[in-house]
Amino acid sequence: MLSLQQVNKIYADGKVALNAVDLTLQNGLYGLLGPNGAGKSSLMRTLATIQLPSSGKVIYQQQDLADNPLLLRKELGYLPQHFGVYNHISCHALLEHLAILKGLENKKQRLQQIDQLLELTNLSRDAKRNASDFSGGMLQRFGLAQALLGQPKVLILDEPTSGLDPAERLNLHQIMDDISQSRIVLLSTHIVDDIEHLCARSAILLDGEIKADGVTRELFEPLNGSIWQCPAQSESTLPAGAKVLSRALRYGERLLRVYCPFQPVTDAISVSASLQDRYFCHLNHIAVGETL
Ligand SMILES: Nc1ncnc2c1ncn2[C@@H]1O[C@H](COP(=O)(O)OP(=O)(O)OP(=O)(O)O)[C@@H](O)[C@H]1O
Repeated sequence: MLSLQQVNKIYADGKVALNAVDLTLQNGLYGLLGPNGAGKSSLMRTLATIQLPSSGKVIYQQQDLADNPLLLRKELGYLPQHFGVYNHISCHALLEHLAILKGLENKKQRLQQIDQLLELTNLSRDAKRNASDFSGGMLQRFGLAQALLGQPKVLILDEPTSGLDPAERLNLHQIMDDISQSRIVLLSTHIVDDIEHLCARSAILLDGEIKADGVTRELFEPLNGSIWQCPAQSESTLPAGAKVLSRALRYGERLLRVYCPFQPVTDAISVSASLQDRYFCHLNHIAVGETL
């Protein structure tokens, strides 16, 4: 079990990036959802012991990592949001170099593990190509492969799907699902779809604070019966109790997604609540269950 307890992170310029964060992670895929600047990378770097919290504790296997960061580091795989690869070195050679840095000393086992990871990430056929020539999707799969060297028990993946096309995103989803069975995997994203596809449990982070945390389905189920789809023209006639969560286009038609405990206008259609609705409630400062 890996947990953050009342963690604050205040940078040297006074920016409060994390505010009294409590979060507990167990085996399986856990999603961390938040907009740009919410504090996702700050939380992940703190969990990965790359930076110290300003106050509060990071606990792994009942031990405070401030006293013993190696306890986690030797069992950790980390995919940072931005990572670079050397020029003029093949994908295979680079993985081997990183494996040696990670302490995989036995050559036979090292090569065996690299072959398995190349297979898992669909990179076997490209192993001899320079990683610096890879497409964005291939680079992210390479990033996953390097994070998995040494068979870590904890994986921290900072926005692994950002910038990927839909096919590559689904490809990566499949791989992340495969690798999450017997380890803790924390995945950060601002893409609600990633969480809905992959994560049985998740948290919403906004302005450095955890706004919601738990079983993903249970985060949005309380909204069922209060989410409506309305034509955009009805916006000016919405009653005071209704709050617009989002304005979107669907096949060229302008639509509103509205939070309201009762039917707000006669042509409003009741729709099933989703994680995105819960996320938008927080972005619009609507307290879930609030009587408007
Ligand atoms: N080293 C730093 N010094 C000062 N401020 C920082 C530093 N790192 C991050 N911040 C600030 O802390 C806040 C949270 O940043 P962070 O990168 O953790 O958010 P994020 O959710 O990962 O954002 P994004 O999705 O855009 O990557 C931002 O306002 C950011 O500008």
